[in-house]
Amino acid sequence: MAMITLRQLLDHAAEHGYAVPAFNINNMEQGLAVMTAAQDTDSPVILQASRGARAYANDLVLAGLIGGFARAFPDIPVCMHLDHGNNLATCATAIQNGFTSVMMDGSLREDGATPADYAYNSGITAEVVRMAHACGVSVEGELGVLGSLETGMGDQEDGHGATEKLGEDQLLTDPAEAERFVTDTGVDALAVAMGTSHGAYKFTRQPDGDILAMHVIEEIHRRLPNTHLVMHGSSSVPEDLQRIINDHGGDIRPTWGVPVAEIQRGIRSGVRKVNIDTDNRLAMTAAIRKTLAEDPSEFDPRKYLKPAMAMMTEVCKARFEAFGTAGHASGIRPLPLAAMARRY
Ligand SMILES: O=C(CO)COP(=O)(O)O
Ligand SMILES: O=C[C@H](O)COP(=O)(O)O
Ligand SMILES: [Zn+2]
Ligand SMILES: [Zn+2]
Repeated sequence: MAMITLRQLLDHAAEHGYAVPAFNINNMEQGLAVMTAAQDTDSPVILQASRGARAYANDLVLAGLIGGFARAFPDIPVCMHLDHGNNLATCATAIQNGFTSVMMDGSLREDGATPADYAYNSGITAEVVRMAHACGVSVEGELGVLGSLETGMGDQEDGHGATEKLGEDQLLTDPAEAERFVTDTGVDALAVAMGTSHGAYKFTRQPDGDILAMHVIEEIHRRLPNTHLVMHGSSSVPEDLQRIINDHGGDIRPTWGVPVAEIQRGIRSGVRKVNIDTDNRLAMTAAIRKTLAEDPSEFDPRKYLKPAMAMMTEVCKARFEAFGTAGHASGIRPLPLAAMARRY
């Protein structure tokens, strides 16, 4: 068993100058694809489940899967993280089900759609930090609202995100406020907003500094050199995957994601956790479409899920290599939650 907390993992990443991709999973195949990539590259992993994933897979089944991964891959430290928790109960039940890390996303109100004010966000996040740290579990908070600097709109693609038009003051995390937020809440990692959004449709062109504001991260890192920063909406939306999907009956409109080089720039400025879901969704869909198109008589799910896992594993391996995660699993000795509870 090698479950690890987010805090211990990101402390290690900071010490050695790398970042850890946090991959969303909803089922066994996505989990196995990540674990295989981690094994092949000697990388520690962050598996994260959204509220939607927990409802889809069933909390108990998910907990069983994670336990299975940890036993089947005993050399890989696994951090099990709640993505975008919306209230205290969501975070508490994740902890009950064996998560070693939770995100309390107080940038939005409990409905996951209405932008919240500073007092609400810092209040609820501090409350979750007190509860989670007592259990040894780590906490990620978020300041600033994810959304597009091109349109001012939050992302609703996955049913979570601001629904009203946002101003630049909301779409870009204020570095001075970030400093205050970390002091007020005691979070272990801070997600910041700088123009990324969830899903495949992030940018209508190759992003430059006007629509992907990496300088905001650099300024926050200058003020908070010891805080682990998190980039959400960080899929790169690879053109080759878009093409495979579209060549086999799919319909992905022209779109751009976050270039890996921009993420690497972030990693030089304190980014330690990089959230990726869409790229893996695209990889699995591309492989499934291609397999079924090439042999329409096929109906054994294993025949298309195996190539789907393989294509997802390739994406994960590429990110482990690009973010410098590769080679670090064997250098980490995960601490038990009780030891972490004393350390926060
Ligand atoms: O931020 C994410 C999950 O919290 C996922 O982002 P993508 O949609 O860019 O993969
Ligand atoms: O929140 C972002 C992730 O892409 C998870 O999406 P989801 O809520 O559809 O599971
Ligand atoms: Zn989301
Ligand atoms: Zn996110």
